[in-house]
Amino acid sequence: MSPSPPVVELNDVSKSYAEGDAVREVLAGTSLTLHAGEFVVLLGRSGSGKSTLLNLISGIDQPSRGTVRVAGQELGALSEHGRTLLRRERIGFIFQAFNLLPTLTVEENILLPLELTGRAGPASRERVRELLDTVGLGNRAASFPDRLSGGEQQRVAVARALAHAPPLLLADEPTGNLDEATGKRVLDLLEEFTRRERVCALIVTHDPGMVARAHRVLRLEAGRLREEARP
Ligand SMILES: Nc1ncnc2c1ncn2[C@@H]1O[C@H](COP(=O)(O)OP(=O)(O)OP(=O)(O)O)[C@@H](O)[C@H]1O
Repeated sequence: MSPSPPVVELNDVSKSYAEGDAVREVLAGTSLTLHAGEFVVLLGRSGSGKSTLLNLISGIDQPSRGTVRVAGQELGALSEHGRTLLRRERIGFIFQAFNLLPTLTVEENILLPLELTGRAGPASRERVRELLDTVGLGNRAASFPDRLSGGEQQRVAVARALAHAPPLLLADEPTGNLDEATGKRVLDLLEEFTRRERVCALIVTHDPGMVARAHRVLRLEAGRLREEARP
């Protein structure tokens, strides 16, 4: 059996934006390989290109140069529709602002990625129930998101991001809106899922707890991505 490809491969990726007559290079020749089961933190000042990098990996945005592969698929070789499908099937997202759908119950929110990938059915409902128990919200399946606290909503968002068992999780400041204790609980869950399901997690954060527990710490600075040495 051939080994599975890296979950993410960036090869000499640059990204520039036109700024009037000038061109602003946000990423300059970035290469990166991420593997299954890695818990990776991405640091960088405001405007350093963190969201740009996540958008290139999820295929929402295209590089000016270089190639991006996710689960062995080169994104530039896919149509827009192909990239949308790959995003739906292979990537889970968590945002700072939770982004749950307010008109769906907690259970329906988590079921959504499974429905979108054509996997609704009894096994999916079982998976949703299991996920709800793991995030400690087994008794809130029928609640609407606005009845939950911020921490509870983010736990639902963690379950939703991982419902369809994607190999890659992208998270943008997932604990940014939470107090320290609640943020730690969300971090515990993220870590548990990453380990249990061998998900590769790439997390933009300033949370020192997350940095301390990461397997790898990447920093974006002046268009360059560098890996920080771990103690
Ligand atoms: N669509 C766009 N058109 C022009 N410039 C853009 C576009 N998207 C991002 N930029 C610029 O690229 C740079 C990097 O932005 P990006 O949002 O990736 O930074 P960030 O590190 O995520 O910042 P923050 O932490 O504040 O969210 C910024 O200078 C921004 O103005």
